[in-house]
Amino acid sequence: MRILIEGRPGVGKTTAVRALADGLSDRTVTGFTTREMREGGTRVGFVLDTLDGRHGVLAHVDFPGPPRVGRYGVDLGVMEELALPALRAVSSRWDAGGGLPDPVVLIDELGRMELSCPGFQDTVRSLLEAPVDLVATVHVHRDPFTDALKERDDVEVIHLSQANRDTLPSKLAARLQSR
Ligand SMILES: Nc1ncnc2c1ncn2[C@@H]1O[C@H](COP(=O)(O)OP(=O)(O)OP(=O)(O)O)[C@@H](O)[C@H]1O
Repeated sequence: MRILIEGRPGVGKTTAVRALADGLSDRTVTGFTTREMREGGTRVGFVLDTLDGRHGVLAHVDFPGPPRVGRYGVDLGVMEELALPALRAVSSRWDAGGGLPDPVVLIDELGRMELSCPGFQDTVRSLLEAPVDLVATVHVHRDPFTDALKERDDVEVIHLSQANRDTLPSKLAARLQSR
C-alpha cells in the first residue's frame, strides 16, 4: 500500500501520522516526523523526530546552509544520520535479508527541506519500488518530485482536512493492520 496524505500547512499532518503510528501495534513502524521549533512565539526552525525516539534540528534560522529553504538553513547531516537510517532500516529486507519484519514506513513529510537532501529523494524512490507499505505526508503546492508521485497509478492520494483528520488515522491503521 502506498499512500500520500496531502494537506495544507498546519492542517494536522504530523498529528495524523503520530496517531497512525500509535494505531499500528501489529506492524513494525519506522520513519520520522517533523515539527516546528518556536522561541517566544516565533518559528525559528524544525525538529526531526524518528519514530524510534531520536531527534535533531533539521533546519534553523541561524543555520547557514547550504541548502537554504526560505528563512532556514538546512542541516543535511540530520537527514543523513537520522532520517535516512530510519528509512533504510527496512531495505535490508529485500537487499540482504534480516531487515525489519512486516514494516510500515511513515514519512512526515515530503517537504522542501527534506527533499533538498538528494539521498532522501533516492531513498523514497527505492521505497516505492520495494515490497513495503509506505505512508507519507505531502504539501499541496506544486513540486516536480511530489507531483510525479501523486500521478503514479500505484499511489493513493488522500486529502487531509479538518473534516477527516480525526477519523483518518484509525481508518488507515485498520487497513494496514489487516494486511
Ligand atoms: N485532529 C486534530 N484536532 C485538533 N487539533 C489538531 C488536530 N490535528 C492537529 N491539530 C493541531 O493543529 C496544529 C498543527 O498540527 P500539525 O503540526 O499536526 O499540522 P501539520 O499539517 O503537520 O503542520 P505543518 O504543515 O507545519 O507540518 C497543532 O497545534 C495541533 O495540535
